[in-house]
Amino acid sequence: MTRTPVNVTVTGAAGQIGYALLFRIASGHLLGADVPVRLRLLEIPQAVKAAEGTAMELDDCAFPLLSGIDIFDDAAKAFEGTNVALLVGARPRTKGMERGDLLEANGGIFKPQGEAINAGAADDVKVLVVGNPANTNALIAQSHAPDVPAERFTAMTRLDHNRALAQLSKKAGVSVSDIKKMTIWGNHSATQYPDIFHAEINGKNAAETVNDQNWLENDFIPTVAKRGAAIIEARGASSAASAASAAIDHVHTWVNGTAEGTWTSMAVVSDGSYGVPEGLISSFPVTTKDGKWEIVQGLEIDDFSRARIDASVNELAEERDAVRKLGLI
Ligand SMILES: NC(=O)C1=CN([C@@H]2O[C@H](COP(=O)(O)OP(=O)(O)OC[C@H]3O[C@@H](n4cnc5c(N)ncnc54)[C@H](O)[C@@H]3O)[C@@H](O)[C@H]2O)C=CC1
Ligand SMILES: O=C([O-])CC(=O)C(=O)O
Repeated sequence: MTRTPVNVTVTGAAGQIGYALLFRIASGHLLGADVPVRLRLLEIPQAVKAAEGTAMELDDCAFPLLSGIDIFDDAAKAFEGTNVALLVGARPRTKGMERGDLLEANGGIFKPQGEAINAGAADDVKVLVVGNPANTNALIAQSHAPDVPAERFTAMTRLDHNRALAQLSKKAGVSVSDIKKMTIWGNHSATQYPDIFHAEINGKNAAETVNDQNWLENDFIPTVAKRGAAIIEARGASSAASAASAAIDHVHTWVNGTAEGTWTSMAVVSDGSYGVPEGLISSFPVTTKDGKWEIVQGLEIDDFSRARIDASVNELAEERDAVRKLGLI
């Protein structure tokens, strides 16, 4: 193997998403079957031992593409030279915690991580924030990395995108690969808007093909938007393998490009497209090529979609105002 390994930093490596994610990164699913990787795991001191256990298991898989694993409890070291940073570790909401407390606790994680990325990451670094509230955590990290282009900070709505594909494929009785141009707009939260008005099923408009407004409003949209809570209710723990799989998809698509004639959903920094205030990290339809993303332009947005996009974007603006008030951005 002659290629230089790509440095991939994963935070929250000992958590449940970390456990589902690391083995797929090491086996070549993140970047490609010919790209060697070097893992840099970041955990809090109390969880370093568990991360060491996972690293032992990674060794035991004898993955040909895995050229090394380093474990850190210091963000500055974990992000040194990193090319791909997966920010998974976050402070979960616990009983009695207000939204402001949650944002503040996460600010304490994502501010220093943004600073560490700014100080030490490789010039081509790409960042995916998975830890919730993902869009606003990404905004916090990005605002503390002034030397890194803002477009390198993204947040994950690919799980929502994949959930929408799965629900639509069941309704229409088609395979997920028959569906193109699905879009998630806004925040990774219950206000998100999964939009099938521009989606296509075997080349035909998806909303017209399904032709069921009651299903769209009262089944599809709430099922996708509240799927995270439904998984917690059923499993007793939040989505882990599906979240890890979506993180793999997000980075793989960003690096390797979207297929001709379709797009994906990523939460990226807004340039004002579709009336989303500049600077918010909001989910859009995007195409990717040569490691860069672009927001799909020119889609017609009717009143039904406009109201739903605005509601989710307003929530993002409120989160931004709250973290600004706390001095986190
Ligand atoms: N964007 C999305 O679609 C999804 C996001 N999530 C979010 O992903 C996050 C992780 O989920 P799980 O792995 O299930 O949680 P988990 O609680 O199993 O693991 C989180 C890990 O992060 C670590 N951690 C905490 N603070 C850290 C820090 N400052 N630096 C490094 N590591 C730190 C913890 O020690 C723990 O091992 C949660 O915030 C969850 O809500 C989960 C599913 C989907
Ligand atoms: O709600 C959670 O903590 C997990 C999550 O983001 C999801 O499954 O979409």
